[in-house]
Amino acid sequence: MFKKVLFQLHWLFGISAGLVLALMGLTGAAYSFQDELLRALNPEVLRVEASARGVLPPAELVPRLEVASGQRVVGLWLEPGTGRAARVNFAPAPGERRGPMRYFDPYRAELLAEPRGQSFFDLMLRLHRFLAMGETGKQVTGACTLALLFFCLSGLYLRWPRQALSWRAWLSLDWAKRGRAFNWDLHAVAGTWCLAFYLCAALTGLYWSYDWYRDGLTQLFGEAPAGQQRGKPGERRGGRDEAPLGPPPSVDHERLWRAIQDATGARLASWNLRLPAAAGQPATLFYLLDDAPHTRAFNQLQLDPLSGAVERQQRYAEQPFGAQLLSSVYALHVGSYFGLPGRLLMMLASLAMPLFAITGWLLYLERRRNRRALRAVRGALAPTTGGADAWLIGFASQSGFAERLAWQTAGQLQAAGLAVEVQPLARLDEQRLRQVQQALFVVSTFGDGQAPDSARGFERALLGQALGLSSLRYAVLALGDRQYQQFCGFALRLHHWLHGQGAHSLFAPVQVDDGDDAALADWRRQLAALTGTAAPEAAAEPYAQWQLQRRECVNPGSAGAPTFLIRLQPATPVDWQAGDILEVPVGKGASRDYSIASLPGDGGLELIVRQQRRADGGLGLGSGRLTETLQPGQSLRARVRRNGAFHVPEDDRPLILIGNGTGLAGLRSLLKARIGAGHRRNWLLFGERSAAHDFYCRDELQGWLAGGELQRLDLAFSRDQAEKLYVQDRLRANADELRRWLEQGAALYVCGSLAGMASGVDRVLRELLGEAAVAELVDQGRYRRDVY
Ligand SMILES: Cc1cc2nc3c(=O)[nH]c(=O)nc-3n(C[C@H](O)[C@H](O)[C@H](O)COP(=O)(O)O)c2cc1C
Repeated sequence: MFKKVLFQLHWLFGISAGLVLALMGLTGAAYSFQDELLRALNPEVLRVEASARGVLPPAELVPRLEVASGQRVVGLWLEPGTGRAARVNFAPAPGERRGPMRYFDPYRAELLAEPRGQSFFDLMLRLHRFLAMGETGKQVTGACTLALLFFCLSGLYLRWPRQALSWRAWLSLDWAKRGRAFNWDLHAVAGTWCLAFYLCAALTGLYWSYDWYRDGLTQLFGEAPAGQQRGKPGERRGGRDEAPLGPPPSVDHERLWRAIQDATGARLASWNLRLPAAAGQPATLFYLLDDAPHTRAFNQLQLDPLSGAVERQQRYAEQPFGAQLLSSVYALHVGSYFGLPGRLLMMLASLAMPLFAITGWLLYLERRRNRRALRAVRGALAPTTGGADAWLIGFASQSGFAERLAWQTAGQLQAAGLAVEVQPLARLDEQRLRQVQQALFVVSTFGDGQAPDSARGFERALLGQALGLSSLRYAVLALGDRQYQQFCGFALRLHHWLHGQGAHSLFAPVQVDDGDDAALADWRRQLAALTGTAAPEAAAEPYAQWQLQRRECVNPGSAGAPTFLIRLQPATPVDWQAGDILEVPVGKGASRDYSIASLPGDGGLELIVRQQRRADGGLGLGSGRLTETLQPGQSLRARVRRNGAFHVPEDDRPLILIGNGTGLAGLRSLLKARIGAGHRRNWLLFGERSAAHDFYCRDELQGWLAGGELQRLDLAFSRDQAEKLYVQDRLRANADELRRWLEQGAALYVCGSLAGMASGVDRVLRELLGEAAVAELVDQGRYRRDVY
């Protein structure tokens, strides 16, 4: 519950404050190298020529600058020996908080022109601090800074990985990921990279946003030894010491300067003299010696402006650590506390701020789409009252997809006249599970193979327990993404646990990779078979024109019907994967499916088609066109259909391919894909009538065998010997080899006729390996069939 609330707040604040923070990040980054950039843009203005006499003392600078400007000088900032222009601050006009700042040549006391780009950086700073909107803007940026603190901490908690000790789980970003998974990675992993910088920027930024915060820090760490500037060097600290309280004070610059030199020694690297705003106030000098630990480690000196008597001196190095930190708030905020690398990293982290706003928004929009679709699905459903014989549909969803599919599933069952009850797993307990007779579980996987947040309690409470659920029949729709190591991890754990409790699995878990339509269609088909209804059709690719390029008979002289290797060319490029299907419409909503026998890179889509004859002797509708009536150069309508369940495995596990007749088509494309990927552990068992006439693609297959791309080729030509011999017989004869390959993790792919071949192969597999082992192969996705 806590996590849920935290998550809601994270995105709620995120989609609002995130945008302001993106702006603050960009403007902060733009401002952070202002000095260097201005100097690069204005070398003629901001570089001054040193004179042998050194920089002029304040006693000369102040009157000459006042004459040149007609304004009263209240502050000087010099970096002697650097060749850089110095800065002078003039008294603010009545009612203003700050007076103007000008650059000047400290060797000649000449005011310099305003550098190019200065107004841009001023704008960046105003946007960064208060959105250039005065007090209201300051309240907004302050609140957003608090929000940043919240994002850091809540984000850390929300993304806490299961392997909390693995730096990879925390920090490694998988550039190969796509879509939502990549957005999430960018948001969470890159967010972790930036976390320390954002925490630092937020904790220091609040110092300027809220008095209570500043006062709290001051109490905690003792008074800051040197006043903090709000950003720009040389500016006065707002609020406290702005408008003069009386007549302009008199200053004896010569005495003051001598006293300063006495007190600081000759190693002054940079100094900022602030003259009293009113009579009776001290002059203050912030200064760095040439061994300063960072550019803001100021020492402070307060002196009587007339006599030069030192009233107070604070050396940075002598302060306790807390007070040093407090006086380094600005340096910490911009990263310069850690030198140039710190500044650069802080700038990069600030630049990255919009990334989190954008990826956060994308993730939010996807959730919203899911929620909307969910509402639409739920709205279309009759009330789900449940009841003793109702189907329980339990779901676990992180971002709403599984939940939506659960309700869609409920709709499909309801349409078939079944009673349903939809519940999140979080609401299911031991007692409820024992009561249920039939259940469907629609669950996704999150994190690194974890249950979605809402179902973690369910997993903790139940998955370790022995319940005895032998009266439960169930099926699992597993949603996941193969980009993650533990594909459908939670769904499979749930399935194995249910199986272990004696529950009866209605069919193997349907695993959906990134919303794969083919797998979802498979789920609907399985449900349709379960309920005895037709599966609702999923939206499919539109049909396109395919031109017949070549047709070649692969079984001349055969006793069987002529069979052809057919090459089609699409009018516009079409992509497919090995194992996919070409669907050819044959009129009145009917179509014929053909396993694709080639890869897109082969220069055309190939099929192996046997010419069919109807009982009346006429040509089969689909095969007749493909094998006879369609002439080379002519086109027909067709479309590729994904057949995700028959794609090659992602890894290089060994593959056992079993098929007969035109079933070689699907196996051939799989083999080509494997060979193309450099995987050579392939074993083909192929059956037909006679070697002399029906050995399709003979040269190609024998070439692969000779080249080692096919490690075994077992052929079963049924009519070449007295006794009929089929692929399943070859399989039985090679039982030991089969077991060896399976022990090495091999997957079985069967393509061809269901009646003659696939059922025989299935029988032999059960006979050789046992029911349980075959069921496990199915569960693990290692026994796949494309049969007709
Ligand atoms: C951060 C994150 C982690 C994920 N981790 C896994 C995982 O370990 N294994 C997996 O199969 N899928 C993983 N997925 C993919 C989701 O399971 C998949 O997108 C699913 O469709 C989400 O369904 P839901 O919206 O119901 O949560 C992850 C997705 C995200 C965004």
